[in-house]
Amino acid sequence: MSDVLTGAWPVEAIRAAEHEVMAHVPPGALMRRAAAGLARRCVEVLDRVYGTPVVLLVGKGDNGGDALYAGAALARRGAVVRAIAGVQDERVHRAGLTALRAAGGRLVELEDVRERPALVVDGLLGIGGRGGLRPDSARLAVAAEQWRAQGSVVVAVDLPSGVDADTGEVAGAAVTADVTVAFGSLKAGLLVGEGAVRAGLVEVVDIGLSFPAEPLARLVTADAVARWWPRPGPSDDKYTRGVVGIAAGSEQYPGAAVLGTGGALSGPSGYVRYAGAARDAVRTAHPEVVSATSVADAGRVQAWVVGSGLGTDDEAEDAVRQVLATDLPVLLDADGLTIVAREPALVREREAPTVLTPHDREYARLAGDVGPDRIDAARRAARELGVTVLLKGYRTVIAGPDDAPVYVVKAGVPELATAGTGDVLSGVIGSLLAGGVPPAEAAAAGAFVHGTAGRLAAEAGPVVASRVLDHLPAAVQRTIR
Ligand SMILES: NC(=O)C1=CN([C@@H]2O[C@H](COP(=O)(O)OP(=O)(O)OC[C@H]3O[C@@H](n4cnc5c(N)ncnc54)[C@H](O)[C@@H]3O)[C@@H](O)[C@H]2O)[C@@H](O)CC1
Ligand SMILES: Nc1ncnc2c1ncn2[C@@H]1O[C@H](COP(=O)(O)OP(=O)(O)O)[C@@H](O)[C@H]1O
Ligand SMILES: [K+]
Repeated sequence: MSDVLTGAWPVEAIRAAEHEVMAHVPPGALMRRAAAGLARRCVEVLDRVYGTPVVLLVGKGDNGGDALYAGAALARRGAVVRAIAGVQDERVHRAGLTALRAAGGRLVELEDVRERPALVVDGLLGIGGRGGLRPDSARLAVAAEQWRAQGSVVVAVDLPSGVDADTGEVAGAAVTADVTVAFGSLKAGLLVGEGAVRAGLVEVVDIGLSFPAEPLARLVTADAVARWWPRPGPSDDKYTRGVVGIAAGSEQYPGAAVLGTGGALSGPSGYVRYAGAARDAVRTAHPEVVSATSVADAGRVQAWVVGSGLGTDDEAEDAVRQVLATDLPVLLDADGLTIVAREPALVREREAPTVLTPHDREYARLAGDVGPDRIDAARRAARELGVTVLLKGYRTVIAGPDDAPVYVVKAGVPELATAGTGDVLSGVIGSLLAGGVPPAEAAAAGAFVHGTAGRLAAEAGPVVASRVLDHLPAAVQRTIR
């Protein structure tokens, strides 16, 4: 069984798991577990409960039922709880409404709420939602947005209403939450795309579900990275730890070479070689890197990183072709992706692991628009090209060419959106590949430490790529210790 705290299962699997448990517990028991976890979290976000105004936004399904039961628990502790129905006929969860009323709460109209609530509980839609919110619910999502802008805390029940649970797509109006309390397991829609932005802090309440099959996505943790990260043993030397070759940068863009080799120096390999026209800049910045002017002259390596700052002229294309013609793991980035987009057979015919690290615009050149379903986008390109795809962004998604769950990395911060940080990432992943780590795990581990370095850099001040590089050793240390 996979871990419900880090695995995200599709709605279909969650429904099946719920049915399995419901067959063995008294009616309503699962909802009571869910609502108890939700109420606990609501109490945590409030300074005090007694006398505090709370608004529940309640749809007609079980998601609304959870909100009503949690609201009843808050009302029993003295909160002033008002529920507003997001459906015209006020057909909300009967037993939940009875519980709320018994505790002193009331069902009211939006217009009746005079005092801004300290807490808004979003129980409009959960995993039963399809498409964007309908008008009656959408108007409550807008109200929640306005209260939030004035300082109310919004807690989403299971997932922010209007977010697609499996993809993270938001097709119309949706709630933005500060905290999402997910029941039973994560959902992919809480981890990627617009859903990740809407969800805020995500917490899983274990309601005893278990899953026979693999999840759709796995959240990458420091513990997983620590397990994957190679450590030197007594019989190792610099070669056995893996030699990584960096074919990046040019006279015009020496920075890509400096940042790429720098990233590689924080990886687990024992030796970093550089091949290209920026060797003087690399030598000055990193005396431990051994350099040559071309791929052909570089000497033996166990993995190559190729592409950033290379340009797309004949010389650059030669370097990419030579590297791809080897039977070694290769990471392709930036200009390398442009070259491969012109001739996909260059990667499709490879047998050794190939990792592509596109941002959205590079992805579009390779496989068309990313679209709202980023997991599907990464999977699609990985399958079509027979490679591992690392799709960059607020959340990094890594898909292999097989059916294995995708990895999602959320270690990063938006401050990483600055020129050259991708070059650092390519170097550290290349080093992991040279150290013998399989491609998806190398990409996931690299993205995790890179994201952590970005966060540390952001805590220290404005982020530029060389400062991400400066924080990379500390990021690795705190991840793998
Ligand atoms: N089934 C279970 O055992 C458990 C379910 N739980 C809760 O139940 C939720 C799922 O409940 P439901 O299956 O009742 O579904 P929801 O409560 O998510 O949705 C209910 C109804 O909303 C309507 N709807 C769909 N799309 C809409 C849209 N775009 N705009 C407006 N209305 C729309 C539909 O008529 C749908 O039947 C979970 O997310 C979770 O919160 C928890 O209580 C844990 C246990
Ligand atoms: N909004 C964001 N939030 C978090 N990380 C981001 C965001 N935007 C970009 N990043 C990260 O910053 C890095 C940028 O890489 P890339 O676009 O290749 O830059 P460059 O080509 O200039 O080196 C990637 O690791 C990406 O995941
Ligand atoms: K919800």
